[in-house]
Amino acid sequence: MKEQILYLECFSGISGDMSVSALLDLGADEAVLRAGLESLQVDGYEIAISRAQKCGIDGCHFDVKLASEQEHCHHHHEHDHDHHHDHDHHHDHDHHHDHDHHHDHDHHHEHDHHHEHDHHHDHPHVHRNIGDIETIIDGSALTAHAKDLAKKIFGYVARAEAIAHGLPMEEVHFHEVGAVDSIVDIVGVAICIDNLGFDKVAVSTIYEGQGYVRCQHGVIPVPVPAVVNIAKEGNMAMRITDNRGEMVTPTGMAIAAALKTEATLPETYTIQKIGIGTGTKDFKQANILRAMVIEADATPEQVTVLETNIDDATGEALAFAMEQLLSAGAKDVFFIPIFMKKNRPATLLSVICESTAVSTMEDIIFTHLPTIGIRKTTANRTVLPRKLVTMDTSFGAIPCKVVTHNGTQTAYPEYEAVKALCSDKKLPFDTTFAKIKGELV
Ligand SMILES: O=C([S-])c1cc(C(=O)S)c[n+]([C@@H]2O[C@H](COP(=O)(O)O)[C@@H](O)[C@H]2O)c1
Ligand code: NI
Repeated sequence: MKEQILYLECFSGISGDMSVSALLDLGADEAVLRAGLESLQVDGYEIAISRAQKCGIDGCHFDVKLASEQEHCHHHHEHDHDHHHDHDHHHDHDHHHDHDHHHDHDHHHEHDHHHEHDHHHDHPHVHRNIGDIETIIDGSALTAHAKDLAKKIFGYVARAEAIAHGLPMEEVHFHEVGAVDSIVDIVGVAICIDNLGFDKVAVSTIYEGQGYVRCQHGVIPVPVPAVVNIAKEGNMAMRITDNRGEMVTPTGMAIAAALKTEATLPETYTIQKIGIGTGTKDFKQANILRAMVIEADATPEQVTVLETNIDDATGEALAFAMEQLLSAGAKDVFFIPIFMKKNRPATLLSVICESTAVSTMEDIIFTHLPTIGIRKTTANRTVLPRKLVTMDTSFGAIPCKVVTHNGTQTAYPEYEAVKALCSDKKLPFDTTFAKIKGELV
């Protein structure tokens, strides 16, 4: 099977809930998601999975409904102190944890809440640091891959918050990001990604709005500090639009940075599946995250070509050098007879290799041949997707190379397999090769 690449198209930003929604729409197993989340043994929330529309576009919507939001009026505090350190609130509740305390937050970053400066502490709110969160994840029934991924995403958030607030990472006590909805979103993404099983992940340029957003510390610029810190660490391409407000949340940017494995999209690809996750905001563009499963078509890639003209090597030395170059990983090695300066018959040696193999190849050439200089060029090449499969033929099982171009597959028997067959059974090579190839069509 061809490599499955997840492509996250973030043209309306990215957030935690949009990400889970898009992956569910792509076919992630809801039962696996629910079971994985339950195994975290974090309570106080319910999941609602529904369909929603943004600018008329239908998508999945994954929502974490907090019990606290249902039970209490949702006051919003704007703290006038650094509450990473300074928890001088009134505590009129049972502590769940040694640094638990009461207060409530605006987890959903709307800007039209009441802002109160005297703390009412409507409900308990657990402040967790990165260690607490890792303990929760490690104690769950998630697969090792899903656990690692969830911790990787949280790591991005923790480092970004630590830089933003000038604190050591362990001292970052997650408020908004440590709240239950963020744990559910981040772990939810990890479970869905693990469930869908991609080979690679490509992320588009991430579109962001501008202006300001209110968090519990005060009013901060968009992109918010945690978002730009993650974008810097993850080398994420961003583009600022004229939309007012936050299109990219720290959770969303951390998901994109942690998942991304590819710097670029394949130049040409076919789309296997599309998943649309809706956000909760309204911009002039549909507030959706589109996730696609794509397969690469022909892959343009770069190789290095090493060349040298040799007029004083023996045939044996040239042959030996070719063997050494091929066994060290050259993609191809070939000789062209040439006439050099002073009318000397000579040999042009060409070696095609990965850029990472250049010094090994040069070393082989300089060691085994009398040449004193090598030309190097970088060449673009287009390679059709191919895979090696063993196919049943009337001559038995034969390893074959299957190449795809414009959706059409062509199979070629492997030379070494046909050579061994013909030597063993005393068969004519040319007709046997053609017969096997004919059977593969
Ligand atoms: O609470 C804190 S410390 C906080 C810091 C920052 C920084 O960028 S620093 C941003 N925010 C805002 O919180 C909400 C929630 O984000 P999620 O990623 O959890 O969805 C969002 O508006 C952030 O900009 C909070
Ligand atoms: Ni607080």
